Amino acid sequence: MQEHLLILASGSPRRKELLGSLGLTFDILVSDADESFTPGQPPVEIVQELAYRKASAVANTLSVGIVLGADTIVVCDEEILGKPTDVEDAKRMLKRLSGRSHTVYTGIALVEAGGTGRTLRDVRGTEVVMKPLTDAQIDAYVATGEPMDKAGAYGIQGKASQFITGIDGDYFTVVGLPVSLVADRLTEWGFDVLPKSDREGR
Ligand SMILES: Cc1cn([C@H]2C[C@H](O)[C@@H](COP(=O)(O)OP(=O)(O)OP(=O)(O)O)O2)c(=O)[nH]c1=O
Repeated sequence: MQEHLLILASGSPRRKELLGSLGLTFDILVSDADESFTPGQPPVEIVQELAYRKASAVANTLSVGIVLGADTIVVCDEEILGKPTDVEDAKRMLKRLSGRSHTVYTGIALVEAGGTGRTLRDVRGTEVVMKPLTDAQIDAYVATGEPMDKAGAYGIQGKASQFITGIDGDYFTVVGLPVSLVADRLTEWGFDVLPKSDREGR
């Protein structure tokens, strides 16, 4: 039986699925944390800070449990692209990403509930190359609605997969949760991320 209660502080269906791949039992509580950040703050700090805010906002409502938060942003030529505000913003972001490489950063945070003060933050970055897109391709892609809840206005795992010509780093970081990093950190915090039968080679 899993010793610790794990809570995913995220409304993202991708994060739910990716965390689920570790075989752990967890609950989901969506945080209402403020996602604003200071202009000029380094991207690696922003994603860790936002992940921490999401996790701690949920942890503050609980007396026990370990809360995992995550945040993803796209950085292209030092411009930070979060989720598009509307269709025009999505088109602008895709024009920006067209025909070049950018970096996707996902920060993670673990916060123990109950006021123990135990916290952890970490981050991973992955470089992605997108082929040159025509205005017609951008319009058609945005019309699918897929970009609207995704940082940088695209989903590598979805219809935007046909636009991706290169990736350097962890694919899961792009989708929103660096699974191997989360697995390492949860192991350090006492979780069994592999079922016992797997570990014993049965
Ligand atoms: C670049 C990229 C991002 N994304 C997603 C991952 C994140 O869910 C989202 C970035 O927004 P986030 O603010 O990181 O997360 P969220 O609002 O979806 O969920 P929550 O804050 O409740 O945890 O973009 C993809 O699904 N595919 C991609 O290729």
